[in-house]
Amino acid sequence: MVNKEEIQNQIIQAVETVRRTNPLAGSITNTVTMNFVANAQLAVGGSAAMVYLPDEGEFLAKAGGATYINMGTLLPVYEETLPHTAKVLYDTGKPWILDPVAIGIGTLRTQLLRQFKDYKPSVVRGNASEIIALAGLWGLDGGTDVSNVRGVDSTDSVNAAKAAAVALAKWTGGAVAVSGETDLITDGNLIVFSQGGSHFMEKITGFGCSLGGVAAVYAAAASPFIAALTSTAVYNLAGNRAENKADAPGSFQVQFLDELYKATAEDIADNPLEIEEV
Ligand SMILES: Nc1ncnc2c1ncn2[C@@H]1O[C@H](COP(=O)(O)OP(=O)(O)O)[C@@H](O)[C@H]1O
Ligand SMILES: Cc1ncsc1CCOP(=O)(O)O
Ligand SMILES: [Mg+2]
Repeated sequence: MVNKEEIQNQIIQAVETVRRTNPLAGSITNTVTMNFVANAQLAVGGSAAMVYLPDEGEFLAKAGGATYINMGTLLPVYEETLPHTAKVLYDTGKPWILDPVAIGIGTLRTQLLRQFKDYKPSVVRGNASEIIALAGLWGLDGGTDVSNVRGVDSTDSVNAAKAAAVALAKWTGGAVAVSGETDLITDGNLIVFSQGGSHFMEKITGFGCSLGGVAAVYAAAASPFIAALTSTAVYNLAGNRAENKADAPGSFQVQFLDELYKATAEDIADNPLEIEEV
């Protein structure tokens, strides 16, 4: 039997531990949304640092409680930085979050994402099309050979990514978070649907990226599954609340950061979630 109350207690613990300990979650992330990622990490109580170079990725992997790797805007140096950092994370058993943004564009992205299969990210976070494409690239159930990602956007429903998400979680032994109007989080045994958020989140770039960065902050204080659940829940809660205070995307983003900062552990744990067994 799944104990929802136990999951909610663990979410409360994750939120409180992060606010008390201010864990460092370093990032190698894209240049489009880097600032938003850092601000969201700070708003929930984490500490942010962004780097590009191989030795600096290794430094943060070792110094931080968890690391965030986002494939959004690749630079030539990432051919060395990303596998090097992911290997250090795997070898040291440190949690890390992978956002396979724009999977399908270019050969370097494909090559790097293929390499990550063996370094088993603790949380894979992406929109539905990215999750389906990554499962395909790794030869897992529920995946497709060709990416349906349109640039960085999904063309698939969250439900269509269910089998891929479960297969990825079983492969990594961690968790997978699929974002969309309703989000899906799985550890390969349980599937949780998390409600909330706002349609404005599709109108500002970086909500997916910053969600991954916040998941890294929580992964420094909780299991991959609880980190994925907690980050998703606080995004859905803050998105709901911000929508009540804003009438357009620009002001929504400002309100959202404030609501991320203000959300209590109990309110985050009480955000609607439905649990099913795989
Ligand atoms: N239509 C929507 N309604 C409510 N929340 C949404 C909607 N679209 C996206 N979100 C939220 O926005 C965040 C980013 O999700 P998404 O847009 O799917 O990621 P990405 O930017 O990587 O494509 C998640 O917290 C998700 O719940
Ligand atoms: C627009 C864009 N292009 C490359 S990375 C990026 C940001 C994508 O951010 P998100 O997936 O969070 O909307
Ligand atoms: Mg994205």
